[in-house]
Amino acid sequence: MAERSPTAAPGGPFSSVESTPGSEASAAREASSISLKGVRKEYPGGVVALESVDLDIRAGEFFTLLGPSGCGKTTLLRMLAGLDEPSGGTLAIGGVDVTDTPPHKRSVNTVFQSYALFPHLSVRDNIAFGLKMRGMARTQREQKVVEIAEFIKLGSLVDRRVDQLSGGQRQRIALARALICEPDVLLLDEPLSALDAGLRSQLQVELLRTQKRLGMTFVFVTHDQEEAMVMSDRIAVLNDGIIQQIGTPQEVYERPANLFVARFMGHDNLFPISAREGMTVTTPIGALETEDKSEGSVALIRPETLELTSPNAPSVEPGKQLNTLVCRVVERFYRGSNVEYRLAHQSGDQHNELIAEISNTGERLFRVGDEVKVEIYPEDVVMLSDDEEGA
Ligand SMILES: Nc1ncnc2c1ncn2[C@@H]1O[C@H](COP(=O)(O)OP(=O)(O)OP(=O)(O)O)[C@@H](O)[C@H]1O
Repeated sequence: MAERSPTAAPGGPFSSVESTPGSEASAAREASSISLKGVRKEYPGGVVALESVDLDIRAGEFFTLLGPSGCGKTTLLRMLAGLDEPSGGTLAIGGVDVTDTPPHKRSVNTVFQSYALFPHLSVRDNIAFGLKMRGMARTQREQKVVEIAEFIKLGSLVDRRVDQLSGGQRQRIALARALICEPDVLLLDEPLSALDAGLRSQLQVELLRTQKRLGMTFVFVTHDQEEAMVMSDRIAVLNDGIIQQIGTPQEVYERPANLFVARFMGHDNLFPISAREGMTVTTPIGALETEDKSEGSVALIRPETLELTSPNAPSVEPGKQLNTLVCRVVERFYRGSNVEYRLAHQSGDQHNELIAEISNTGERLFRVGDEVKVEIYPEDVVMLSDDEEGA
């Protein structure tokens, strides 16, 4: 692993001079790929938090571990930090095996949800803490604090006391403190989950911009699928200590690997398939044409792909064979840029619900009680397996 010197001259990644490809900073970042092979964690008492995890995270990637509470996200992060030992398997950073390397010898830093700032120290001293531990001289530490304060736009916050800061400000200080040591890898354990929605989305943007400017590898933990999609280059979805899918946000959302991933990504239009003949599948909302040749026991229809019109309106694409249903609007949720409709569909004595998300183009909205025609393109009927990895 490339240990970067804490006494590096000014002009590092936080100075106002942008690093250029091929520079020392970008070369050092190449040391930040992560590789896990067969990593397993069993806690005393027999709880298996991770089953044989294989994972390759690329240098400079914003990589997110996503999954419900207890799925093993924090355990995985703690093992990358060296705070927990794997019960089996190997872990490499920058191509170097660090399975047995203690935390302080790994070029890794962690930002926790709880900020973990020292209340008795000033903001400046909190930020410079890691540099002091490494023995950097005071004048150099102060120079670094000035650089990072400018980089993360902390302004006058550095002159405050920690107990005078809001939650969002504390989180930015915690980020500054983790970044100042210029680790190859930054681990972030639900760092934004204590913040209110507005501040959270503002810090999401800041965090992402910081990561892209530094080219550092970020491994981010969240249980919020929207946050994962906004932030990540790639996402690993975990359940019960097993990776269910690794992919870009678009892949994981549009082509979930199985029913668990689809539900976790927020999908509701999921219909069991009772029979298939050629490209026609039988579901509780009727026979649907699909263009998906893959095997599957469940049909997924993303809510934004539904086309809604009045029952007598012409097809949205005359000449193309679309799946057509007649439904009734049972609920409407106005969200400004889009509108969500909950639709009831009756087929014999089968009653089903569909959700449609329609972008708000300023046209007349349907009302609760209206009958609507729903058209679905065959390419938007996606086949899913209901088998979970490891189940
Ligand atoms: N020190 C420990 N001893 C025993 N079991 C543990 C320990 N730490 C975690 N576990 C168990 O391991 C599993 C994974 O926990 P982990 O904290 O990694 O999950 P998580 O996905 O980060 O959850 P959350 O989102 O709630 O933080 C859980 O079943 C948990 O109860």
